[in-house]
Amino acid sequence: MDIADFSTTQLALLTAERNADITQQTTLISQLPPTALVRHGLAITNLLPASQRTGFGGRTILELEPDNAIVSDGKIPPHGVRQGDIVRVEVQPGGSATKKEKSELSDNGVEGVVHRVFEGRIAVSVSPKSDDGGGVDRVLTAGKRLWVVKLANEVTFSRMEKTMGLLKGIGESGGGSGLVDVLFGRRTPAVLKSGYEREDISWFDGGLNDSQKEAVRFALASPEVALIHGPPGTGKTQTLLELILQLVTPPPSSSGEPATPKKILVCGPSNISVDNIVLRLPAALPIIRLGHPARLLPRVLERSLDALTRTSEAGEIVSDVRREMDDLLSKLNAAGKSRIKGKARKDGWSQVRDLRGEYRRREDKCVTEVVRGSKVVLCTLHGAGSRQILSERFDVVIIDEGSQALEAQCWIPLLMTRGGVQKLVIAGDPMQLPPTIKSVTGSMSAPVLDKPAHKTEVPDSLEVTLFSRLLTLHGEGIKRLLNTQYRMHADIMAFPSKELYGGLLIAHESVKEHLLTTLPYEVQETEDTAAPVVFIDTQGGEFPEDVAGDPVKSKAVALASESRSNLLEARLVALHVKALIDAGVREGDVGVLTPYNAQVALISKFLREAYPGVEVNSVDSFQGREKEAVVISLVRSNEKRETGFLKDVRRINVAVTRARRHLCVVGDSETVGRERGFLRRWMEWLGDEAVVRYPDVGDVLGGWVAGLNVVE
Ligand SMILES: Nc1ncnc2c1ncn2[C@@H]1O[C@H](COP(=O)(O)OP(=O)(O)OP(=O)(O)O)[C@@H](O)[C@H]1O
Repeated sequence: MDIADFSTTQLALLTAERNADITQQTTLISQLPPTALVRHGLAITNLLPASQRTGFGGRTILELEPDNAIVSDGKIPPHGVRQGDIVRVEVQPGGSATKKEKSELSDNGVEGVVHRVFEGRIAVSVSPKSDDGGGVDRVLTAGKRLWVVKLANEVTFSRMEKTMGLLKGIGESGGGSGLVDVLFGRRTPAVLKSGYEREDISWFDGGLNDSQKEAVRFALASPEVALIHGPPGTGKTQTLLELILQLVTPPPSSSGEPATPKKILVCGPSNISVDNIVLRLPAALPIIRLGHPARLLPRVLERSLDALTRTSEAGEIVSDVRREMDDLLSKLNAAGKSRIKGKARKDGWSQVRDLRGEYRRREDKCVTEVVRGSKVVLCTLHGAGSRQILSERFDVVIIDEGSQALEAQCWIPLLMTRGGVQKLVIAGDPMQLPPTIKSVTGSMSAPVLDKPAHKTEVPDSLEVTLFSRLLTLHGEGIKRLLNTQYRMHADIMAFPSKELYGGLLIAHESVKEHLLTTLPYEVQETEDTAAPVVFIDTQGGEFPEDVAGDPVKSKAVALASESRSNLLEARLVALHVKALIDAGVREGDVGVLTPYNAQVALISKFLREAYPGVEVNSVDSFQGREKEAVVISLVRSNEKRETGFLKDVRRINVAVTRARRHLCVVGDSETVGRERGFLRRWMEWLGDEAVVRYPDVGDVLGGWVAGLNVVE
C-alpha cells in the first residue's frame, strides 16, 4: 500500500471528522438556549468563582460553585460535564443577549480541562498557554454569574494530523523503518516468513490459559508486529500484563548472558483503558503514568508524573517556585480594599507569567529524569505525543483496546517519540464497537465490520482500525485468539461465539454454568433467576416505538438530539428489573442497556426512585464493562420494519456480552427479525434457545405504576 496515499486520505478524513465535530457542537451551542444545553449534557449554568490555585505544569486550577441565590442546597444540578472534558468558562449570557453579545462573552472566556467534579463544586484546570491573554483574571473579576460550556476537542485532531503529516513525509521519501514497511505490507512480517520457536518461558502468572500463553509467546517472538484478538472477557489485559513483565525482565540467553530489558510504551485510546493496566502492574515495577492529572483515576495518581516529580529531589526546587507563584496569585486575587490595582496589578501578572516559565523549565528537567528512569511508560495514544516523551526512545509499543482507536491515533506513539520503535503489539476485538465517527464518508460508513475489502485498498473511512487493516493485510497468521472467556454463562456466550468468533469461544469452568441463583449471596430461584437467557418478545405491534427529540429545525441539531424511545417497552424492562430485585438480586448487579439515549432517559426516569442502584446506560458507553444481570431494550418496533442502530452487529455483540449470569432481551422479533442476516438469526436463536415470553399490553398497563412507585 502506498504510504503517501494512505496518509493523504487519512488527512482528508480527519478534516471531515473535525469539521463534523465542530459543526455539531457549535450548532448546538449557538442554537440551543442554555437550559437545553444543560439538558444535552453540554453545559453547567449559574456558577460563581470559589478559588484559584496552581496545579501541575503551572496550570491554574479554577474552582467554581453554584450560585446560592439560585440553588438552595449548594449542589450543582444534574449535568453531563465530566472530568477530563475540554470546556470554556465564560460569563453567562442573559436571556435577552444578542448573538453579538454572546460571542463577545465567549471570546472573553477561558479554555481549560475539567479537573474534578464534586456535588457542589467544579474545578477547571487552565494551562498557562491558554491563559496568556489574562482570561482567568477577566472571568474572575467580572463579578457576574459564570457558566461552563463543553467544547469539541480540537487538540486531539491536531496531533493526529501532525502524525499523518509525518507519515506522509516518510512515504514521499520512499519508505520507512522495518516496522513501518511491515505495517504497510512492503515487507512480510518475519514470523510469517520463517516461523518462530516456542521457547520455554518461566511465567510470572502461572494461571494463564493456553491461548493466553500462546499469545504472549507469539508477541515476544515476533520481531515487528503481533495482534492479540481478545473477545469479551477473555483476559486481554491479563495477557498484556504478562507480556509487559516478560519484556522488562527478560530471561538470560541460553549461553547465560543477561538479556537487555526493553523499554516499553503502553497506550490505550482512553484514560480508563490505560489506568486499568497501571492498577494491575506490580507496585515494585518502575513505571510512570503520563497524563493530565485531572483525567487519571485517584488510585493511579501516585504513579503519575505529578506525584513522582514532587517526590524527587529536583521536585523540591519546582515546589518552591510553585509556592512563590501561589503567594503572588493569592495577593492578585484579593478582593475589597486590599485589591491590587493599576500598574502594580499589570506588573504582578507579568511576574506570574515569568514564574510560570521558570516553573515549566525546572519541571521539564525533573520530568525528563523521572521518565528516563522508568522501564514502562503508560499514557493514552494521544498523550504519547506530549512533549514529556518526545525525546525518549522506546523499543516496543503496546496498544490495548486497539479496536477502539482511530488508526491515526495509533501512529502517534510510533512516530512522535524519538524513533527506533521496533515492535508493535495490539490487543483488540474488531467484533466490538469501533471509535465513534461523526462524519459520513466513504463506503465503509455503513454499519458493517471495519474491514477493508482488499489488502492494498486505502481505507476510505476512519472506522477501519489499524488492527483490522493489518489482519486484512497479513492474514490470520499475524494474530492469536484468546479463546477462553471468564465472564458469561455458556448460553449467553453461545450466539456471539457461533456468529462472530467462528464457534471458537470456550466458557471457563468457573463461569460456564453460573446463574443468579449461585451468586455469593442469597437469591430466590424463580423463572427469571434460574434462566441464563430470557426473551420478552413484543411482536404484534402493541409496543410501538416513538421518536423523541427537541423540536429544532437545524439538521445538525436534529441529528444530535433525535433519538428513539419505546414507552411500553420501558415498562416491560422496569417490570423485569423489579422481578430480579424482588428475588434478591442486588441493585448494583443489574444493568439496563439500550442503543438509544432517549430510551436511556426514559428507563432511568422509571427506575430512579425505586432502584437508584440499577445502572441504565447506552450500549456504546458500557463497552468494556459487565454486570451479573443485563436487560437489553431494543426499542425498535414499527410497521416499516426499520432497525436503524441495531443493524451494527458489533453493537448487539457488545450489549449481549456484558452479561455474566443472566441476559434478558426485550424487543419486537417481527421488526428486528425482518432484517436479513445476523439480526434475523439472532431473533431465531432467541426464539429457539431462550425462555420466551409474550407480554400482554393490558397487564403491562394495569396496576403497574402503583406496583413500581414510578415517577413519570
Ligand atoms: N487465566 C485466567 N484465569 C482466571 N481468570 C482470568 C484469566 N484471565 C483473565 N481472567 C479474568 O477474566 C476477567 C477478564 O479479564 P481482563 O480484564 O484481563 O479481560 P479483558 O479481555 O481485558 O476484558 P474486556 O473484555 O472487558 O476488555 C478478569 O476478572 C480476569 O481476572
